[in-house]
Amino acid sequence: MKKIIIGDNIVKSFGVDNEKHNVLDGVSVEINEGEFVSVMGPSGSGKSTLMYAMSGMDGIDGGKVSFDGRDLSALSEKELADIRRTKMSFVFQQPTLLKNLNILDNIILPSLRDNRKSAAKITEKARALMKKVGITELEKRDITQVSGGQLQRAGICRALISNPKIIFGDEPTGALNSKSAQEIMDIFSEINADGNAVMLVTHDAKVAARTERIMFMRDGKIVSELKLPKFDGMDMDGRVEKVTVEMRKMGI
Ligand SMILES: Nc1ncnc2c1ncn2[C@@H]1O[C@H](COP(=O)(O)OP(=O)(O)OP(=O)(O)O)[C@@H](O)[C@H]1O
Repeated sequence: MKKIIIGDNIVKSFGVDNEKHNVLDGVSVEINEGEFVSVMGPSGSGKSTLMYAMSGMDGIDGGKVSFDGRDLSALSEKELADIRRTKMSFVFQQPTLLKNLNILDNIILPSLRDNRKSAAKITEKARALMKKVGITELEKRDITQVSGGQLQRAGICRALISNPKIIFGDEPTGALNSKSAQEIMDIFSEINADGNAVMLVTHDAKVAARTERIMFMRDGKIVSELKLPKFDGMDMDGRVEKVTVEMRKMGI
């Protein structure tokens, strides 16, 4: 299976001199193309830091991260920016959309900077994505005139418009009620079924249970891993139970 990301013995520390401590303490992790993974662990265990290290958003202090066969530390800022723009996307707990633009313009804005594509093509793709996630009728709305779940759908459209190989989600359902959260997870499942890898950081067993591999972190290390079959809509309760048992074992 081809790997989209290989993180080898990643070390990341914060602080200065003798106050320094390793937030990532030699983490090795691989993600296959098209895989759907999640990361769980107590607050402060290093989940978000791992995601930012693996995406090259943040530099690392030791080890190596390869993305799509290229060592991220060997790339220039421009090469890194190109990879971030074309091969990976992020979805955050609160989508960072601009207040003075409507939903459609927010979705297409990042791609308009890529002058290899025409504005008409980008708009067409945005409309197809909005249809897919069920927000077609909201394209002219201001971002203050939609619900949190609808806003997150718009954030996902914006993330998908560049057709990335991997989508990183940092608590993408964290601000939503459980019904909206499961609807957003349906969208992530669809994205994954289309062939995109997805890596989510979550505290929610129901979110993690939708993924096929859950990595549990503690004190800057991956201490355990749970594998599940790809989610096919069946046995959600059994999957959540498996995740919950593992969380209990890990003391989460
Ligand atoms: N820029 C930074 N400067 C200093 N310390 C940081 C920085 N970013 C993260 N940390 C520290 O690194 C540790 C891990 O943070 P991280 O955000 O990765 O944890 P997390 O597992 O995602 O937590 P949460 O579940 O609360 O979001 C924490 O102790 C945090 O305070």
